[in-house]
Amino acid sequence: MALHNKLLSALEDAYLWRPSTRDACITALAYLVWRVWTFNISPRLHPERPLIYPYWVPWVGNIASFLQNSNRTITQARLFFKNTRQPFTLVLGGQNVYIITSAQDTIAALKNVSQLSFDSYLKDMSARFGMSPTIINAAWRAHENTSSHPGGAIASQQLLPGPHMSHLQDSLLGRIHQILTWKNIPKFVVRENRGSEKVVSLLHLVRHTFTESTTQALFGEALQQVEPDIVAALGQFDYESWKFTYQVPPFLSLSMLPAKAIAQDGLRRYFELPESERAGACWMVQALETEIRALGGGSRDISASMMMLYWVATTNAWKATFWMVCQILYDPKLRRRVEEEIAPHMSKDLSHSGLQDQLNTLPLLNAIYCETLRTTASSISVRDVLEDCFISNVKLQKGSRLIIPFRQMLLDENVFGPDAEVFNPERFLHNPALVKNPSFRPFGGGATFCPGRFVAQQGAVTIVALLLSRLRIALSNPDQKFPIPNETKPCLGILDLKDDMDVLVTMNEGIGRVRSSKME
Ligand code: HEM
Repeated sequence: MALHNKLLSALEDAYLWRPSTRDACITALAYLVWRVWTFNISPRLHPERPLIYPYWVPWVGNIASFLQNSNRTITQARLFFKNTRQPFTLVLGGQNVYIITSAQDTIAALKNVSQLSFDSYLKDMSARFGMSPTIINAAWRAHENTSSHPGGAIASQQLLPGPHMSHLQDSLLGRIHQILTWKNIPKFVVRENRGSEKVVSLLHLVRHTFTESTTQALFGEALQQVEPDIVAALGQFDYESWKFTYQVPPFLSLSMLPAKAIAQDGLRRYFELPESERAGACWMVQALETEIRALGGGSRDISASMMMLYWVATTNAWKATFWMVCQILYDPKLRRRVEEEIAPHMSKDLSHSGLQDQLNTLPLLNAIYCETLRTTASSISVRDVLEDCFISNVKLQKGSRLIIPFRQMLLDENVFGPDAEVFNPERFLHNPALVKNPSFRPFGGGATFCPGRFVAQQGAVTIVALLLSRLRIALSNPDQKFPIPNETKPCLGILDLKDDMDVLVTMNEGIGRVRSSKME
C-alpha cells in the first residue's frame, strides 16, 4: 500500500510539477496513435486505397527524399512494397501523390482522360509563365468539346509526319548541316585552338547545335535578330528550370529568373514585329499566334504560351544526343561498327532529308539511339484525379495527384533483362520489337504523347553522323571519365550530366572540309 501511494504521488509530481515531461509524453502518445492509425489501422479499414509509403513527419511526408532524388525514393518505395508494382502513395507536403510503376497501370491511367486530367497542371504552368487568366479560360472553353488541350492539336499537326513536319525537318536538318562544319563551329564552344585542330566542349557544341537549329526552324532568323542572346538564355533557364517547376523562392533562383525573362521578353518583342518581318516562322508558331489573338490575347500571352513550347522543344533532344555521342566515343569497338554502318551513306551526295532517310534505316545507329533514351530518360507524366476512380483494383481519391515516372519501367529487369541498368544497344538490335513494348516510353503516352519524337530522332542521328564522319571528333584525352548523369537534380525528361563533367573532343580542319558543299 505504501509503495502504491508513493508511486501515485510520484506520478502526481510529474504531472503537476514537470509540464515539459507531461507534454513530451502526450506528444509521444499522439504521435504513436497517428502512426498506428495511418500505417496500420487505416490501410486495414480501406484495403481498396493505395498503400502509403511510411514516413516520419506528418504532413511533410516523403518530400525531402523526393526532392533530393525522386527516382531513388520511388524505387525504394516500390521495393518496400515487395516490387509488386501496385500503385502506392507518397505524401509530399500534405498532398497524396499516387505513383504508378507498371506498364499495364500506365496504359489504364493514360486512357482515362475523363477522370485523370492534365488540364489543371497545364493551366497552372500557363499562368506561371504569365498567360492571363482570361485567356487561359477562353482557350480551355474553346477546346471544351475537342479531344485535345490548347496547343496540343497544333503541335501535333506541326510535329507528326506530314507536310508541316517535312518543312520543319528541312530547315532543322539544313541548319544542323550548316553549323557542323569546321568553319562554322562557334567560337564559344572552342576550348583550345591548335591551328588545324580544335579542342571543343562536346556539351556546348551539341546543345548549341540542337537549340540553335530548332530556334531557326521554329522562328526563322527574326527571333535571334530581336534577341541575339535568346539561345544562351534559354539554355540557362533550362539548366535551372527545376527551380521554376518546383517553385523555388526567387531569392534562390537568381540566375534562372533573369534568363527566363530574357528569353520570354525576346519572344514578346518578336511577336510585336509586323508579320512581314517574321516570314521564316513555321506553321505552328503562326497558328498558335492566330489562335491566341482570336481569343483576345496579346503578345504577352503568346510569348508565355510559346515559351513553354520552345522550352519543351529544346530541353531534351540535345541531352539525348550528347549521351548518344558519349556512348559511341567511349567505346572504340562500337564506334568502328557505327562508322562502318554510316560510311556508305555519308559518301553519297545526298540532300539533308535524303541522308536522313538513309540514317533512319540503319539498325545499329537506331538501336544506340533507343538504348540511350532508355537509360537516360527520366520522363514523367502528371495527372489530377477529378473523380474517385479505380486503377488496378485500387481506388484513387478525387483531389489527389498521380505521377507516372517512366524511368521505373524503362529499367524494368523483367522486360529488358537482368542487365537493364546497363547501356547495351544489342538488346534493341537483336529485338527491335522492344521499341513497341509498353514499358519503353521515353516520350510518355496518351494525350500528352510527345509529338516531337520524330524531330528529336532525326536531329540526334544526323548530329551523331556528322560529328563522327564529317568532323571525325575524338576524345581529346582518352582518360577522361565518362560523364555521370545527375540523378539528384529534378528532371522531367532526359537526365542532365553532373556539373564539371563536360567532355572535351578534338576535330581537325582537313577532315572537316571533306564533305561536299551541297551538305553544308
Ligand atoms: C529525346 C527528346 C525528347 C524527349 C525524351 C521528350 C519527352 C517528352 C515527354 C515525356 C512528353 C510528355 C510529358 C507529359 O506527359 O507531361 C513530351 C511532350 C511534348 N514534347 Fe517532347 N520530348 C523530346 C523531344 C521533343 C522535341 C524535339 C519537341 C519539339 C520539336 C518536343 C515537343 C513536345 C511537345 C509539344 C509536348 C507536349 C505534348 C502535349 O502536351 O500535347 N519534344 N515530350
